[in-house]
Amino acid sequence: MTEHQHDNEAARQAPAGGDDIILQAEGVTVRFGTNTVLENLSLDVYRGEILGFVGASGTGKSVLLRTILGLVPKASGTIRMFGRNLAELSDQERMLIDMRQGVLFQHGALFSALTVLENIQVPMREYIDLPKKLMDELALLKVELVGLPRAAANKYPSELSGGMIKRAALARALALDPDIVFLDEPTSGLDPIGAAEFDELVIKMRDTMGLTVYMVTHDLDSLLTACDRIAVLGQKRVLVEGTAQDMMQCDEPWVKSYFRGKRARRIVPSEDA
Ligand SMILES: Nc1ncnc2c1ncn2[C@@H]1O[C@H](COP(=O)(O)OP(=O)(O)OP(=O)(O)O)[C@@H](O)[C@H]1O
Repeated sequence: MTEHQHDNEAARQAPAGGDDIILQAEGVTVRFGTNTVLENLSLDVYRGEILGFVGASGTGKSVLLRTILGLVPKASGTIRMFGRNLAELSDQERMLIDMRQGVLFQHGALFSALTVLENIQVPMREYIDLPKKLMDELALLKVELVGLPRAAANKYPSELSGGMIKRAALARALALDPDIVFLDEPTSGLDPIGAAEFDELVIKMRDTMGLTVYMVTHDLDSLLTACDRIAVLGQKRVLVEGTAQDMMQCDEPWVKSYFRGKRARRIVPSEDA
């Protein structure tokens, strides 16, 4: 075993932060100048769950995601991934952690000049050195995994439908067989059928691969049908967290109007209606 493989193996076996917590944010504060966007925020994400992350526009969902990914600095607090404090990692250790997480950014964010296959290979090229033929085979497996036809592999993003772009972006997020994927508004722009199909795909990944999913979404259907737990961001922190049923019973004003307002009632008819 090479030193690199040994380190990789050590990172894979790193103990979770207790009780199978795969990601833990503790007392996180993020500021831009004098604007405090997140203050003393704490959140646990458990292995193998689909966590839906929701909140009013501008509350800081993207900022938290970017902070977790190390793209935005925090003023204070701790973020642990797989039990490791991200602030204490060497560059090499950080790279090994990064390899275990996949990201689907809002709007798919595929490279328009690359084919689907080449897009899926971007993380492979960044982190591992494989012969082209093997990379092609691995990327094709991912194409099939997300339910795209093999013929889509050589197409460019502009030749794909919105739903196919989301699937291709998910295939790229899964390129390195991550333990956790971060999905930023994955069903936005899809029609309800396309969105439901995407949710089913995510559920299948959780069930068959034990994938942990952190999904930022405004999609009530996704929150109520696909998510095991929901966390609501408000007042610069996680205001409420729990199951869909907990959300339906919660009397916090924003949560109440979101989950039991007019729009919600079209999806979940109230029992006494
Ligand atoms: N790079 C930045 N510099 C300064 N302020 C920023 C930066 N990024 C985000 N913000 C501010 O942080 C706040 C939260 O933004 P964020 O994009 O995280 O909200 P959001 O909850 O994801 O909203 P939406 O649901 O509309 O996507 C906003 O007030 C935004 O202006």
